[in-house]
Amino acid sequence: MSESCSHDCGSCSSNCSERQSNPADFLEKPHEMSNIKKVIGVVSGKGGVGKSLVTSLMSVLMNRRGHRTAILDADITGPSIPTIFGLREKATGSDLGLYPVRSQMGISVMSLNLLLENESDPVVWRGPVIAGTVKQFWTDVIWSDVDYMFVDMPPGTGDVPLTVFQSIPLDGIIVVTSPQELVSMIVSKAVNMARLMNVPILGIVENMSYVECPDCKKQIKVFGESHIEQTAAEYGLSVLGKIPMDPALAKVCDAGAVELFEGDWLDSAADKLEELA
Ligand SMILES: Nc1ncnc2c1ncn2[C@@H]1O[C@H](COP(=O)(O)OP(=O)(O)OP(=O)(O)O)[C@@H](O)[C@H]1O
Repeated sequence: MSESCSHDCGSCSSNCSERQSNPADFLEKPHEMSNIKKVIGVVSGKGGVGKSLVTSLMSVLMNRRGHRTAILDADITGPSIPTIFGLREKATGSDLGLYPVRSQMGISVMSLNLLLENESDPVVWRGPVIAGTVKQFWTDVIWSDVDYMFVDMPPGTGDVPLTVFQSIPLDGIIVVTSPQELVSMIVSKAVNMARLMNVPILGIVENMSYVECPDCKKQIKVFGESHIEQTAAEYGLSVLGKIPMDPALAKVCDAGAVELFEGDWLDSAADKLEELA
């Protein structure tokens, strides 16, 4: 046991004798007025590979298929979901709890940026405070009637993602990689973490996979040949989709209009999620 032990194993990654062994011991109950059917975590090995983009595209796709969809933005220090959806109003609350903000299509979103008075204020909080905020997004927000909730996970495998894994009952995770990453290492870390937490990996999405020539439609592999298929096969996982580097995609994200995106890159990922139900 560490000298600075707070006896809160849920916010600590140390593997000491005090640790409770069953991951289910740390699971938090959602708000009593919440009704959430499936919870999908979207993870990446590091920041900037497109985790928030994949979270957003998946929620839009599932919403287009008629499912009630929500996003819990657990990326507390880099909460980009409200910007991608063009959300300007702040979240509100009552004695009962907090209410998510609805996007134009009706996707429910909770993110720290929907609570901060000034979005550009930096979040200079320590790990346990950040992790506590994510827990509150699960326990204190009234998520009424959600078929699929997507959790934009904090990047990496540190204290905060660990707490999220332990406190929110995930039905599966999607791993987002990009071709320039050390894919095999990232995937093996994600696989080990998911196994430790008893959460199935639904598959891998490769972002920024290629650039499509606007004239001849040839796919140009900017970062060289991808090894995603071999890596996925090595771990018995499936590749759920490959997203190109697409200026139109960047444009709709920057304009807060991700709900207007066009592309079928993640259709098989959406099929897989429907199979879960
Ligand atoms: N395939 C793509 N084509 C064009 N732009 C992209 C693509 N993927 C991501 N981007 C852009 O790259 C930026 C980073 O993407 P995103 O916020 O999804 O990454 P992230 O992994 O969630 O990062 P962080 O962990 O730092 O929040 C965004 O501005 C997004 O619009």
